[in-house]
Amino acid sequence: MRLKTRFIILGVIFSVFFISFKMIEPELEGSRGSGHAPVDSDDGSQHYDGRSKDVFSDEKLKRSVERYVNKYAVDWNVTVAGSLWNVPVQWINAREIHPEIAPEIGALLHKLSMSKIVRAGLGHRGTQLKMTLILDGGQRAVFKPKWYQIDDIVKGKPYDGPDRHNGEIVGFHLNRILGYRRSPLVAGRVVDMEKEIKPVADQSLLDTFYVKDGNVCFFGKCMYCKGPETGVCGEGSLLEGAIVLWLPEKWKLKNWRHPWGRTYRNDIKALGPRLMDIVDAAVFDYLIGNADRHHYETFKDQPDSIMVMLDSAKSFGNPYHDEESILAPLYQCCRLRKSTWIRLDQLRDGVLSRVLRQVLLHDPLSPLLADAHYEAMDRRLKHILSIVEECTDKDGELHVFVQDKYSPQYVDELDHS
Ligand SMILES: Nc1ncnc2c1ncn2[C@@H]1O[C@H](COP(=O)(O)OP(=O)(O)OP(=O)(O)O)[C@@H](O)[C@H]1O
Ligand SMILES: [Mn+2]
Repeated sequence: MRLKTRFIILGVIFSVFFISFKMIEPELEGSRGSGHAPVDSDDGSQHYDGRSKDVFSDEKLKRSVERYVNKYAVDWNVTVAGSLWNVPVQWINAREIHPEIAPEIGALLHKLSMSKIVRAGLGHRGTQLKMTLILDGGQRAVFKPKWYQIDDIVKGKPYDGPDRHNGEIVGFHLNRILGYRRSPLVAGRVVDMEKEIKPVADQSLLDTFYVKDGNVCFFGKCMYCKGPETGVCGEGSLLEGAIVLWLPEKWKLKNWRHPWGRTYRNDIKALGPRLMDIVDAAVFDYLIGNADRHHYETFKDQPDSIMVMLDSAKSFGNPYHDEESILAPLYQCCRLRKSTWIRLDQLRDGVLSRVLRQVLLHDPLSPLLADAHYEAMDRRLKHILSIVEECTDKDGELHVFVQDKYSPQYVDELDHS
């Protein structure tokens, strides 16, 4: 009898093991099989497990890059009917300078880079050498000349050295990609100083032209413009630079001298959108390495005006230095527009550099940035995200993310995830 009991117990134990094994077997197979097969989840995205992590990130990266490039790469060869120079006048409002996407952006960039120059004069205000150009049809523009090669490294303080013309161009496109639309249109352009400038130059500008080592040079008039020792030279007669569309004349600017920190920190409501605009700008400036926003401008008599993001030229000086102080408005306030956060989050893990590379390909002066600068931007973005995450850990998402009526509107669902 005792032997029989033992057999029964052994049988029960065996059955329990056998049944259990049968129950988990399909699951083991399932997980083995899903190693390469995507599984659709609720949100429509596909997930891959453990081993195939690379497949997951590659696919996701590719899709994000494609979506952004499709949206923000401009077609420089599009033909648009009507008078193009009038278009930006129709576009502008207190909260944006141009729309998110429009065929006229490509057409206008093309026109900026090609239009006949009918008059050239000294630069308007500021410390940096530039020219004021009037283009065929009466459109005003600013020309900021090239001083550096794209892989030159500017040592010293982040605002040292003359302008980086490429920074002005990249800044315009990055501003769009971040969803801000707060910078005037900028294109790269090569000007022939003998043929395009001298014949139409004001005498005051003409007086500052000289020749050095067989190259045509000028020193203009500005705070740091002293004479030939501070001039800029072309290669022969050809000078590259950034050409910036002048804002519509009716939209006057108001200059603010006080830094944000001392004046505005404790009074968010009374300021309307200003504080969040300043945080947006800090994010933008940190990415491009622009530590030179010592003053800023808004539209005069527009209470809800954007902070106009003019002058991104003191950027991309040193790709191996990340200037933490630029981010002070972000890490001291721990507040950021939700819309900006969503953008930044979608551009993480290398999406930003890949999108920018492709968007910038269309510019006549491409390539506009050395590889180290693209790497710097991805690294800086990661740092921004980590600061925001520290903030949400500390204060909670409800406090950190701001959804105000001044946040930009988008034409598609790219930003509603
Ligand atoms: N595209 C534009 N449309 C309208 N106004 C402009 C434009 N670009 C520049 N300005 C005006 O000219 C001023 C000087 O321009 P900018 O800041 O580019 O020059 P800068 O020499 O780099 O000046 P700073 O040394 O102060 O940085 C601006 O503050 C603005 O008032
Ligand atoms: Mn400047």
